[in-house]
Amino acid sequence: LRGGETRVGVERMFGLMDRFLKSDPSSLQKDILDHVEYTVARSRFSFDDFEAYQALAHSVRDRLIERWHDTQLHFKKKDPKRIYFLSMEFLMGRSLSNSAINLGIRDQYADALKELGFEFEVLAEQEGDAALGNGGLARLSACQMDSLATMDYPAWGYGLRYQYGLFRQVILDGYQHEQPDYWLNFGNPWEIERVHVTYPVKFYGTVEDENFNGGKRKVWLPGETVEAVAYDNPIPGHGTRNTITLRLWAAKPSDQIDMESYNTGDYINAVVNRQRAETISSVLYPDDRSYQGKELRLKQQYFFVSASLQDIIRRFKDSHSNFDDFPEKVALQLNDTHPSFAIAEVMRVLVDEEHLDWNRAWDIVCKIFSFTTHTVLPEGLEKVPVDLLESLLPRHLQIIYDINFDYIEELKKRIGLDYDRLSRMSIVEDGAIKSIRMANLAIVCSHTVNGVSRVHSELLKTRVFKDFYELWPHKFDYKTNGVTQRRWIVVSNPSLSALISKWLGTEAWIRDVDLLAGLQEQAANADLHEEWRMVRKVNKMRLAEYIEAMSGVKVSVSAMFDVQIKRIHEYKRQLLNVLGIIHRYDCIKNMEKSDRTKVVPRVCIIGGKAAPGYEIARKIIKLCNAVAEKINNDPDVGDLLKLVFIPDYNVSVAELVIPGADLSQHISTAGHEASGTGSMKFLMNGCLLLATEDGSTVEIMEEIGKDNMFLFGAKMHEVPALREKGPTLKVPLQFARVVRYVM
Ligand SMILES: Nc1ccc(-c2nnc([C@@H]3O[C@H](CO)[C@@H](O)[C@H](O)[C@H]3O)[nH]2)cc1
Repeated sequence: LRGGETRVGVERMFGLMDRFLKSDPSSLQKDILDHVEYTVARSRFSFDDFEAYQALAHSVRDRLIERWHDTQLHFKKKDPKRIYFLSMEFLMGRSLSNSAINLGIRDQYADALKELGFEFEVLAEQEGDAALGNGGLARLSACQMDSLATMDYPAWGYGLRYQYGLFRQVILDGYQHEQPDYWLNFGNPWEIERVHVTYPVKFYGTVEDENFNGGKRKVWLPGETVEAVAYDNPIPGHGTRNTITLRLWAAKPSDQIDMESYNTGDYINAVVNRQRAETISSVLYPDDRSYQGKELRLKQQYFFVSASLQDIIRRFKDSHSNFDDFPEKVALQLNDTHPSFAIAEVMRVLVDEEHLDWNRAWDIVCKIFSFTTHTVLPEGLEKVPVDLLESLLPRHLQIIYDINFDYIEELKKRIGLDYDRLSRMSIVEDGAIKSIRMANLAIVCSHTVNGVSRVHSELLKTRVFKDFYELWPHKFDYKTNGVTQRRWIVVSNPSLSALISKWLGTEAWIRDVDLLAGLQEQAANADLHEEWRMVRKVNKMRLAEYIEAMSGVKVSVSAMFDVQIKRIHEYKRQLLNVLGIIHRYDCIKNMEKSDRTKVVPRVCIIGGKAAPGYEIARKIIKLCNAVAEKINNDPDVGDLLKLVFIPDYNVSVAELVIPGADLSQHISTAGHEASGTGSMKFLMNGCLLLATEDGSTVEIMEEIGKDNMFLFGAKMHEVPALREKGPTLKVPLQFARVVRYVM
């Protein structure tokens, strides 16, 4: 059931408030100044930009809270089927502009601030990024929350409130250095701590048999309890009052005092043990490929799953006396395998705590779970060592074994005693390290499995999950990644946003991105071209200023800005881009001066973080910076070619770079990018794409036409043979010389 009535149901109640605030800037000013005085506790006659930002943020948050309560009240009454999006990572970025725009009151606040002597955009830059994620998977989660809210879904997001998000990247002498992300040091006005929404999460311990109803049942005697505390982030939709919740869990020591330590006078140990609890939600794992089979990572996964499910089941039980309607009221979306313990946890709660019989619990589980996979390579699939699980979650391991036993028995009936295939499809992997295949668990227990592009979906069916597809073809589908135009045009490129609304004659595209196609009717309009060029120039000037501020390199805005910003990976081929830049440099150096007038001046911009343990990726960053040093200081080349490595790439840096890009590179080795979302952000900002036919680029190519993008490189089916043949390309001497120099 959609929340469409949200708009109608409460408009009357709070329409008055909105109208009052919108119509009367002085009321906003008063609201802001009250927050300066009573929230920020500064003199309303003397406060700086950051204090003004804090006051503004709290004022906007008040508006959010009004709608948020309406929404929760509305859905409590309607009791619709709720979609719960479980993700270990949310890359939210800044909230101020996004919230004010989605609330429809950004301009009113800007006017109110102007009279107080402040610029909205200046205050917006006072906010630090919420970087609780690594890259595409995490930013997809954030975009999905914006879209779920805007499309009036009764949805919830559940995740972890890491004390430290993705590390800050500092470049020293061309090398990446990581610093902790102290994102909470100056407070976070966008979250509400729910001190009364807490749940105990248990670990370790043993499982005993207990007599029950004339039979036996398993009882888990946990060894350690940690408290999960909810921090709620209101997520406003655009053009609707629907405001949903991103609930992030923080780990706190449980109230159970470690009496043993106190009794032995070991007070320090008691305190230290309490701090051990907080470690669970302290830091985001900075790897966006390798699965960290570390105990702490597993504790993080189970911690957020257990707290989320206790919350979800509590909410369900508030209005339902039994679990008959559970599948009709609850949908759980697994964002990759990271939340897959939810499957065993639901079984444990239903069987061990709610005393449903196994088959009934199993039937419920298979109806409520859906699984999104973001992985293209079998070796990238998450496996959990059994010995680790046996220690940390002994009861869950038993449940997974039981699930696997029933599943394999059923499978034998379907495919016979094909032991190779049975072994491949088992949830339990026997071998040097006995492990649980989390993707197999997710597929067996989910009623839908989706890839994140059509190409990715084909890889899943023919390679990654071939055995499962042949068994359950009906489960497999794909939902090609999308990005929200609220963030990636309206927030990040306001001048383009205004131009689109003017030439489309409506702002409806902000809720319905397909309406952008209407611009095609004006494609030949010279006036539109002129305005478009002006918008691009303004954005390039803003980017050029940032580049100079961050790197000291002066770049000409009349040069072509050629951008590659994404996590550093061998498969994303930043190295190929750099080698191309070296070649371009070499050609310029060796050409006649008279020929140089034909060279299109180009500023190459590369940005992205390398996982701390990914040595090659770190070297690629060093290479970028070394080549930049060489090129940018060669007067012979001048403005014909520049290379800039932008440090500490994050959502806010992307919001600045993307609108100023003329060309962007998405050149992954075909068959390696499950989808890719950067291309879409650049494209909707009018940037040309240089791309290989990989991931979502294939669908983009079909949508905009091959002639409107620069395609190159081996196709997916050609890559294995090329790999087999090995490097036939003789690296020209000048490459070796320069590369050796710069490394
Ligand atoms: N810890 C961890 C963290 C992250 C991942 C991970 N796996 N895939 C992805 C990216 O998801 C994006 C959103 O679907 C895709 O566009 C992109 O092609 C893909 O590479 N992220 C894996 C492990």
